[in-house]
Amino acid sequence: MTTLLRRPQNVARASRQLVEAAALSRTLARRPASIPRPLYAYARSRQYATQPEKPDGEQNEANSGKKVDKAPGSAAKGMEHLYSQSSPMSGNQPGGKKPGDDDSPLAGMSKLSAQEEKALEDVFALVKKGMPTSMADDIDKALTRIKKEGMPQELRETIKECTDEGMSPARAAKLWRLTTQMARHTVESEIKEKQKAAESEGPKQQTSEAPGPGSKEEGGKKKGSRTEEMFKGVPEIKFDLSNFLVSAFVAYLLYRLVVPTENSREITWQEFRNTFFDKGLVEKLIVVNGNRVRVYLHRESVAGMYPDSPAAQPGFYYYFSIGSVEAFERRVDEAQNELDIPSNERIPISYHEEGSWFNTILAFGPTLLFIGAIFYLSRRAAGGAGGGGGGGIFGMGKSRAKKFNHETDIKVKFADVAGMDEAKMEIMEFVSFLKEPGVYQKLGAKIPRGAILSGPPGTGKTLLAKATAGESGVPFFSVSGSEFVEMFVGVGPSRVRDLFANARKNTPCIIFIDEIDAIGKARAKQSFGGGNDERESTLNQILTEMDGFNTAEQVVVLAGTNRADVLDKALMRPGRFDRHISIERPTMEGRKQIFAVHLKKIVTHEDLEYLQGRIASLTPGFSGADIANVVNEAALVAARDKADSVKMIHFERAIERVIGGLENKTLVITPEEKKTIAYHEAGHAICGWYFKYADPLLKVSIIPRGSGVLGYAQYLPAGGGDLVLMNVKQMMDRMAMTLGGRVSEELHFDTVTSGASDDFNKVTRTATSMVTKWGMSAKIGYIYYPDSSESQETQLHKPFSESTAQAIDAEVKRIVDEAYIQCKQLLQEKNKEVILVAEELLSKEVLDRNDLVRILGPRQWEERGEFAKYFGGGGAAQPAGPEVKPGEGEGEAAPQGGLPPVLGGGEGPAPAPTMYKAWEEAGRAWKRL
Ligand SMILES: Nc1ncnc2c1ncn2[C@@H]1O[C@H](COP(=O)(O)OP(=O)(O)OP(=O)(O)O)[C@@H](O)[C@H]1O
Repeated sequence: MTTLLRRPQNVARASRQLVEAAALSRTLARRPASIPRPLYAYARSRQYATQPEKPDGEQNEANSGKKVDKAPGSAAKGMEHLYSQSSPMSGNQPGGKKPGDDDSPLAGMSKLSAQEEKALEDVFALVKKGMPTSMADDIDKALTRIKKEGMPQELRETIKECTDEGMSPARAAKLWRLTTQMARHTVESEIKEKQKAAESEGPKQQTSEAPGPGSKEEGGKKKGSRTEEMFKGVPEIKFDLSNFLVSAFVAYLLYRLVVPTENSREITWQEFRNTFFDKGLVEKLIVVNGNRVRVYLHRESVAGMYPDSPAAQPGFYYYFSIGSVEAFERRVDEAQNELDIPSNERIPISYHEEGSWFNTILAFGPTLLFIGAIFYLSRRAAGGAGGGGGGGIFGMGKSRAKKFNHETDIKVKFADVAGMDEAKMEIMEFVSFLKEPGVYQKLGAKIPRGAILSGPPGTGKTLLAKATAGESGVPFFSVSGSEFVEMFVGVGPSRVRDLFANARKNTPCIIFIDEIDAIGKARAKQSFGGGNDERESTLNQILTEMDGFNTAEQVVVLAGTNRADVLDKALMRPGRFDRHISIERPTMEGRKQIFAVHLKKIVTHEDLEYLQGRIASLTPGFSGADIANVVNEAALVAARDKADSVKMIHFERAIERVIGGLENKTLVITPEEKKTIAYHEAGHAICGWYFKYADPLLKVSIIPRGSGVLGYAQYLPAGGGDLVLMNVKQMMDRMAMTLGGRVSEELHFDTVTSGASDDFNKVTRTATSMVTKWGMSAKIGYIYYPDSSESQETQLHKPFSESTAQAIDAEVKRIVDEAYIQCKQLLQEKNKEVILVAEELLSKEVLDRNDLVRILGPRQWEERGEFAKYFGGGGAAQPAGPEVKPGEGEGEAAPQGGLPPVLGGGEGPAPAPTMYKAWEEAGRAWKRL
């Protein structure tokens, strides 16, 4: 014992075993008495021995302490009880005497001497230190029992060996094994006693509690009716095997995820040795792949000793890694020699070669994946072909058109499409054809196959197409031209085929192809490198499909585009898209109507008639989409102001925001820059105020907005309405007004800035158009020279000679110079007014028309049309009329040589309508610095 005490490691280990044994005793005590666990434990322990049981006599001999352990078939010293059914502490003693019968020691046991008792007490006292009292009690009980029943011969011998020869690891292990066993047996016998007592009391209770047959039946009936009641109203559950299997699999996966079961755990050699091997718990060892050893334990023995251990679960095993099989075998041999295990009872070791499942799956994975992919693709391809759509691999060839059901999805009616009355009239015909085909067919009329709706973005082409579907009450297939184009060859035509096949199945119906220019562009005469082949074959397919329609088939194809000019001629020929409906930006009246449609959706208490007129005149050039955006933006502005309805001011702010962008509050502008901006904008404002044909000014601001807009002046088109034609005087006044910013800078500062480049761009484009397109230069004459954007030929070759180019340049410069002189004269003359407006702008940042009337007095020229109606005339009484004589009006520079004397204003040949469009491009109502 003293040796043991001097070895702290051993003591710690021994005490742990004792603690575990003591803890076990408590756990066992809590178990139901009906499970005689130790009995099982011994039964399993028997399997450890590879030898048949010995007769009692021999057993006794072994237990008597004689040195017979080396004989084959006999148990190793100290391990006898593990290899035989009899345990030193079990009640199954050869003597047949039960423990506790009297004070005399049991067979194989002998009373302790005083010295031995002292030694044992020392060990037990040492173990009890630091233990909870309850556990310490169990240890005490074991000691008392040992004192009472005696000590097994084996234990005595071991203690003697320890005192005589000193402590060795094998002896220490044997010693604590024996002591823990004793502790365990003490508890076991207690359990047995309690079990017996419970059994003798049990039957009595059962008889008193058992109900009679009658009562049982009644109970059964009651139970039955209650169950029926419980299940009343519960829907009948149908058993579906496939569902059940899938659910079971998913449930199992979830279960494994939440409660991961562990069926193995790694341990070290030391743990293996101390915890299992030395205690005789090892059943067999399996060396797997020469590098890992699986340790299989006697499950019941483990359950008895470590009930909470996972090793007590069926199928559980420990494992440890080994460097080499030879070294492992040597260590096991040494360990077994130390424990004196005879060679024929040694732990069986077997050898297995195993391939891991994971490796197997990994090896076959790619092949399986490949086979699976081929199988899947062939199924898909077969499915596509079977479906008649020819979807092909991944359903690529399937059309992406969205089908809208006229009953549920399309709520748009012609009433929701404001303005564009002519377009609506045109398209009505399609509606009546779809609704009443008989009317046309009986007269032998062929209905147009389709119509192309062309116009700038947001003008309501899609809306009109939807309204057509909504009115005619037929399904509507909507697809974008770009959705036909894929990187794979053949997908486009295949999608076209699929779309038309679907449409034919759903006749009568409408197909709407938005942005048809994505596929319908004119086919190149000579294709460089064949890059457009796919697009062209898609177009060809559309042409074929549209041709292929039976005249009686009620499929109408509508297409939308912003670029009708680039479409292939074959698309536009009769029999295909035979109607061409052009939808332009709405006019003043159209804008009013569109505002009326969208104003219905928001809350406003303004006079609607006045509101619509005013905001419509504030938004020249706006498309339907812009108008919808303004109305929505106004509601957002009002919400931000926490207003209870949307007011005029909110609409004005919304319009400013849509046109100019967000106010840029973070942009840092120096006072000098601000002054320059103010004088620049004041220059524009003064020109707009004093030139007769310039656009009347509405607002001027020097608050930076959006990206790069430092200030702006807002005008409305002169005449108040929608400009259709412009004459030379209007153009000259506009150009002079556009140059007003730079001229004002020149007049009031030492130097000029880069801010006027956008003004120069507009002026130059207008002047160039006057010379090359509108026949407004006497030198160049009435000739039209297309620019490079108009035709491909002019991209490579100029349509005029070098000398004509020089003449054009000179004429453009002359016209711009004239506008400059006109502007400079006015601003020099109105220098005082420029300063007044600029200073007011610097202090207020924004000036509106009323401010200008206050500073400059009423405008000399009468405002006409919508402007006068909604913004107040503010002008001197001046007879209104389209006819304007050259040289009229203050501030107007007399046309100098080269300009035709009279153009526009009702006299002379009217410039082509393209003029207005070009002007819209060149001179928007918004001037940017
Ligand atoms: N005439 C109109 N009446 C009422 N709302 C309109 C009108 N025109 C356009 N809008 C509004 O503008 C929105 C956009 O219109 P739509 O999508 O029809 O334009 P689009 O001409 O097809 O444009 P894109 O050429 O860019 O495809 C519509 O949803 C609608 O709110």
